[in-house]
Amino acid sequence: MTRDILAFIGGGNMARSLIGGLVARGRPAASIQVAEPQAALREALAADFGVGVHATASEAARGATTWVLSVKPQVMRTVCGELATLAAETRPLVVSIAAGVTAGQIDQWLGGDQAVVRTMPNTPSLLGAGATGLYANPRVTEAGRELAGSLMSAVGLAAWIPDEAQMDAVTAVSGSGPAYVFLLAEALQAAGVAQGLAADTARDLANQTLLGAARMLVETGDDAATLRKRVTSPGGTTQAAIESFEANGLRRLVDEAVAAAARRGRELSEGS
Ligand SMILES: NC(=O)C1=CN([C@@H]2O[C@H](COP(=O)(O)OP(=O)(O)OC[C@H]3O[C@@H](n4cnc5c(N)ncnc54)[C@H](OP(=O)(O)O)[C@@H]3O)[C@@H](O)[C@H]2O)C=CC1
Ligand SMILES: O=C(O)[C@@H]1CCC=N1
Repeated sequence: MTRDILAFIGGGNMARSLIGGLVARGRPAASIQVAEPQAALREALAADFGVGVHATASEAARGATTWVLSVKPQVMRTVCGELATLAAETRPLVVSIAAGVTAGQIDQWLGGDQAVVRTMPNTPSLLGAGATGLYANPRVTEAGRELAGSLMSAVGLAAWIPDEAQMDAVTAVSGSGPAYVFLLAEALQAAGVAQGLAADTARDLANQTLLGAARMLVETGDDAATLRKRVTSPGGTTQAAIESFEANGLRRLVDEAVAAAARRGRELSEGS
């Protein structure tokens, strides 16, 4: 087995974000192999990042010490079945990024006694601004934890989650979370246009506002409520908007949306 070869099984949206983030931060492209059945996606990964690409999982996994299982939850069982013989022979560190699928299910589908790290990254990993939760099963050694942790911390924040049951909450907050922010961006842009701004002006102002606010959240050390209050002049424009958000149940909407995502994560595990 060649040391330090990383195999991505599935070369879709999330794998692309991780691969792009890793290569941009100095991981040699030659140390990454990807299995992706769609020729167009496969060729784009090779062209954009210089990684090795294969049509089948076993071709990419052969010779790799770490496997990143990055297929949809619904096909994970089949893909693990294809890899079980190789897993028994080579005992790789198995890193799953799938929503809902448990470390125990992956271990079982790969034939048992496998070191499995269940993770939940997000697409800002592409820019080194990802947020990943990680849970390790008892077969993962300290070296395995370090390896998985360093893989994810190379592309952003990595947080170990002690109780696997909390991984559905991680998925619902940070795995899916970028989509909530993009939805807010869409709504803010549309609202700016409705108030008479040109579309590109509304887009630029909304996007830069989200960037600036996000940077304040992580760089000032002040909490979100404090930062919000500093924008909200008594009797001013922000107060009018915040009161409208509160009266229309924004907090309840967010709570229900995150609960729906967590519930879907649990269903994905039960349906596998
Ligand atoms: N997108 C996101 O923001 C995040 C996704 N995830 C998780 O990442 C995983 C992938 O999601 P995402 O990237 O969005 O999905 P995609 O559908 O974009 O990517 C999955 C890819 O795997 C391919 N594939 C299917 N079967 C195999 C196989 N046997 N061997 C190799 N590749 C195969 C699919 O091809 P085909 O389409 O032809 O089936 C597809 O191109 C999911 O489990 C998801 O829960 C986790 C965090 C965030
Ligand atoms: O939507 C999904 O199921 C995946 C998991 C988290 C983000 N995307």
